[in-house]
Amino acid sequence: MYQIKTYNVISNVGLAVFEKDKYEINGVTEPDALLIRSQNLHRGVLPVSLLAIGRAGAGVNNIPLDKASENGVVVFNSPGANSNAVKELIVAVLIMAARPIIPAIGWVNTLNSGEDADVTLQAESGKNHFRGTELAGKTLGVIGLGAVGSKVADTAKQLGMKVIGYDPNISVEHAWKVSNDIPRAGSISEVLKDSDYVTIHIPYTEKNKDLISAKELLTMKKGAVLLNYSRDGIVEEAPVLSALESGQISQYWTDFASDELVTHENVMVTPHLGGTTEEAEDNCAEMVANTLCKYLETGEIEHSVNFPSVYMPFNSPYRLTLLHQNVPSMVSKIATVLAELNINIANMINSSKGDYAYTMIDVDEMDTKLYDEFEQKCLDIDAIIRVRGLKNPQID
Ligand SMILES: NC(=O)c1ccc[n+]([C@@H]2O[C@H](COP(=O)([O-])OP(=O)(O)OC[C@H]3O[C@@H](n4cnc5c(N)ncnc54)[C@H](O)[C@@H]3O)[C@@H](O)[C@H]2O)c1
Ligand SMILES: O=C(O)[C@H](O)COP(=O)(O)O
Repeated sequence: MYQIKTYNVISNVGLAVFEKDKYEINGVTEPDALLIRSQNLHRGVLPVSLLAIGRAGAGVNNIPLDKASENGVVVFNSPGANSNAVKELIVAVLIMAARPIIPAIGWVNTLNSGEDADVTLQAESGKNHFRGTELAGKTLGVIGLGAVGSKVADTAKQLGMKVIGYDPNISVEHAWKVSNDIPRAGSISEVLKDSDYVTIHIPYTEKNKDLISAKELLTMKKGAVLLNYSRDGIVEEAPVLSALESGQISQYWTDFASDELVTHENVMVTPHLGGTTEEAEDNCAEMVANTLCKYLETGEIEHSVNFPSVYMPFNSPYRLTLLHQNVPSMVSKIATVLAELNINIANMINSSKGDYAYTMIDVDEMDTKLYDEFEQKCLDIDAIIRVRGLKNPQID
């Protein structure tokens, strides 16, 4: 039985992917895989037994990726699976930023509804205090045109907004999705200077830390509205609060609470709600549970953030998989071990991603003693991190 340990609230649709005769969820044995959402794994140690981590969601800054890679732990996320949920929340936020809906409802709730009070008349007479503006014709700057940003950009265009996007590393997949009549800026400042609203949809990385800080805020159009539904840490809080005080920006909407932000009248904080819809939770958990099962059972890798995607039909009775550093001569070193042990290769694939690589070899003959020898000889090679042997469940 494979052992899966979950953290956070994982949708039942995702958990149902794990067949009961093959998987135990949250048992007492050390886990083969973790299935998590925003659980901070930087704090603990990764169990020695761990083969994989599935992040039901997009952001992986809660996972120690370097440590995982060094230990041969493959990390998966669920790209795009919650992007529609975030897009819809951004549309709601843009409308709420333009129209004072929340304070207006709050005010109506305070109206006196005693016997002689005419609440209808009071409400009508006060509405002018809650005049808003329209989004149509205003400019939205979108920083990051990935799964979320590309959807936000297109929807804002449909709402009649002028949209300008910035993403120097946009993927081919998302470039196709962004309408041709959305201009692409050459720099962040180009987006900031003309936008009435700016929304950020990028991952938290060392490079993106404090991406929006005092200098960038000064570049923004006076009185603009800033949205951060990506991650805390991408927008530096203290300069945002100063920019709100000076009127340089008029509102800051974010999904990430902090002591400083929650008490400010022009900061609106939602409790990390971007991906919290029934549909998104189901989509994310189902996608990542499927990729975890595929990796554990067949060795194939899809949607990993630290190892390459590798697919090879599993037609032989046995499969050997090797996670290793992306350095020269690995394939020939592995082939030498196979030759020394007189193991014939039925099929083989090797692929790399950044500093790491993956080799899968299908073989027709294998037994426990031979596998143990193969594993030991391979682990004696410096750059090899992890070796697994899999039996094809379709072949007796
Ligand atoms: N609030 C939420 O609940 C919620 C939900 C989903 C995603 N997120 C956050 O939003 C981020 C984006 O999600 P996604 O699904 O669109 O991811 P994605 O990987 O599909 O897209 C991210 C895009 O950002 C671009 N990018 C990276 N750095 C950039 C920079 N400095 N300037 C401009 N573009 C840059 C990349 O090239 C990529 O195209 C996630 O990493 C996560 O942190 C938050
Ligand atoms: O990166 C993500 O997918 C979002 O921030 C959602 O995080 P959550 O799964 O903890 O809600």
